[in-house]
Order: sequence, then structure tokens, then C-alpha cells
Amino acid sequence: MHRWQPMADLAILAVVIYLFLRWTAENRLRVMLLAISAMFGLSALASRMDLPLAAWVLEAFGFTAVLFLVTIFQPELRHLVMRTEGWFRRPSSRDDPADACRAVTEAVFALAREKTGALLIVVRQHSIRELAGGGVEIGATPSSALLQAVFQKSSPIHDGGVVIELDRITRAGVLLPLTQRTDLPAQFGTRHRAALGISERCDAKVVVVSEERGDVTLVHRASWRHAAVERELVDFLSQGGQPEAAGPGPSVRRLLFGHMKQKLAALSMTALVWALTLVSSGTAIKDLQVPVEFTNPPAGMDVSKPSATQLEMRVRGPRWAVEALRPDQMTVRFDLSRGGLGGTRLAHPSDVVNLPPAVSVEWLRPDEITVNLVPARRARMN
Ligand SMILES: Nc1ncnc2c1ncn2[C@@H]1O[C@H](COP(=O)(O)OP(=O)(O)OP(=O)(O)O)[C@@H](O)[C@H]1O
Repeated sequence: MHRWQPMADLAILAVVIYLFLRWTAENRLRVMLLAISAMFGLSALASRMDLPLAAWVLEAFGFTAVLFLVTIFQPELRHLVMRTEGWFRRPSSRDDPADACRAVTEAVFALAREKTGALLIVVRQHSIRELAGGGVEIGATPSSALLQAVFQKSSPIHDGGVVIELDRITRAGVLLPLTQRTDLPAQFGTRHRAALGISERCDAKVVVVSEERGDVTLVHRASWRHAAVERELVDFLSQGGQPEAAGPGPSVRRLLFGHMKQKLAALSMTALVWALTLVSSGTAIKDLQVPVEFTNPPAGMDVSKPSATQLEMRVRGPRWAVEALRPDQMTVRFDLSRGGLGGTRLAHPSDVVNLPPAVSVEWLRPDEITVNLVPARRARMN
């Protein structure tokens, strides 16, 4: 095992935990999944520590919880699968997000001026297929005229919401889940409740035009505010408002500093798993014979009569790390570039042995290696 491998191991684990936390954004489901993972983890720990009864009980709890999860959280699980769809969607190269934003803004404020009710759902990363039912498939490039026409009272599809996905109008007349909140302004009827309902369940941006008051409400992630001027709607739709797949790719800043809470949680959980593996796997000792290689002899010189071509050593460390050590991957290399003609005493071998962290050398033979550097031809004759 190379020194970088355990690091890569932990880094992969941290990334997997982070993706898992981002994926399971719904709190109830996340708690449940974490509880199940913890039960199986503790069960493995108990069996390692020779506590068979505890291991059995924890495992049984884990399986019961899985059954419970599949039956109770079926809609959430289905929604999770839907959510992954957004990771692979790419916008059509024909459609410019700025054009879609312009069309929506123009239509929304035109509808607001004439007090025509409207509800627009701009889909981002999460698929809303499981959340928004019914409606009519459209599949058109957004234009102000088309959006205004859809919401006219005389239109057969003016009821419900219009879905805009990857800068295309994909459906009209869709029914959305209503929010159950009781703390909303009295003037919020079912149109606004539908907007809040969908925004509680996914990352879509929703725009509502009130038929009664002609005002424009912007809804995202269960919070809302009014937009008095077009600029506010444009900002709402464009500031992190484009579906991530539609942009030029996540910015480095967002990649590094976005979702800090989940990143810290993932790092803490990785540290915990690391500590648990150290404790649960116990300590092991292993004797190894590691080959020695001499590299970079000065130009025109060769190595002759090295005092040893392999090292014997005994290492100690966490069982999983020690068991993964493979002598053929641990070649000890001595750099001879600074050697001069004649005998050269090399660095203490234990300084150049490449061991993963937490694994230490108990003893190592020989203590010291010497080589002779000779003109290239003489070495070949030896
Ligand atoms: N579940 C739903 N999903 C999508 N649209 C809905 C849903 N329920 C109602 N609507 C839309 O809302 C309209 C009714 O709006 P209502 O007057 O109840 O709401 P409101 O929030 O007071 O809006 P407004 O201020 O425009 O009156 C319906 O005609 C329909 O178009």
C-alpha cells in the first residue's frame, strides 16, 4: 500500500458521504438513512469486538428499519431517484437561457398589468415529474406571446402551472401540491399555496401573478417575496436561478465554498469512520521483505556490489492497513544522483520506506546499505 492510498481512501469516503448528504436533502429521510447506516456500522463494530448478541440485535434493527423505510418513505425514495435525473440533463444548444429569462419576464409583467393570473415553474436540478401532475405536453421555445396566450381565460390550459425546463416550455396546466402552512397572508389562495407547495419539495423557482391584485410573487425554497420591477424577476431567475446543468458548469467558488454545512458534516463523519476502523480492526504485526532499487546513478557510472538488495522489516499498525501492505508495491528506492566514485553509504533505510500513516516499523534489517559506484564498463564486467 502506497502512502497516498489511505488518503485517497478517506477522500473518496468523504466525497461519497458528501454526495449522500446532498442527495438526501429531505431531513426525515436523511435521518432515517443515517440511522440505518449507524445501526449496520455499530453491528459490524460489535461483532469485531466479540459481542455477538449486540451485533445480532443491531443488525436486526437495521433490517427492520430498511423495511420501514421502503414502505413509509416510498414517495420520498421515488423523488430521490427523480432528483438524479437533473445530474445528466443538458440544455439544447439552440436555446439561450437569457432569451427564456427575457420571455418569462416580459410575459409575467404584461400579465400582471392586465391582472391575468399565472403560475410558472422554472425547473432547476430536481426533476418535478413526480410532484407536478397532469397538464398538456408542449415542448416549445419560451416566448412572451406564447406564455401570455396560455394564461388567457379563454385558453383551455390557463388553469394550473406552466413548466419551463432547460429553457423550454415543457408542459402547461399542471397541478402542484399545496403547502400545508398556516402562517401565510390571508390573500394567498390556492395559486400561491401551490407555488409554495412545490418549492418546499424541490429547488424549482416559481413565479406567481395574482389575478386579484396583479402583483408578482417570487417563490423559492419555501420562501417568497414580491417583485415590483422587471429587474427583480430577472435577478431572481438568473442569480443561481438557471438550472445548474444549463450554465457553463459549476464555478470553482461554488465548488469549493458552496454547501459548507454538508462538507463539514462529511469530513466529521469520515473522521469518525476512520477512528472507528482504527478501534474496531485491532492491531496487527507483519514481517515483510521489501526489494531495494537504486536510481539515478551519476552519468557514466553504474552500481556495483550493493550490500543488500532487499530489506527485512517488521511493521505494526491497524489490521486493515497492515493486511493491505504488499511488499512488491513498497519498493525502497535510493537516489544515487549525488554519489561519487567508490563506496557510498546510503541514508538510513527506514527514512525511505513508504508506509501508510498509522503503520510503523518495529525493526528493519540491515540498518545501513552501501554501494560501490564504478565506471559503467567495469560494472558490466562484474
Ligand atoms: N394545485 C394547484 N396547482 C396549480 N395551480 C393551481 C392549483 N390550485 C389552484 N391553482 C390555480 O390557481 C387558481 C385559483 O387561484 P386562487 O384565486 O385560489 O389563488 P390565489 O393565490 O388567491 O391567486 P390570485 O391572487 O390570483 O387570486 C386556479 O384557477 C388555478 O389556475
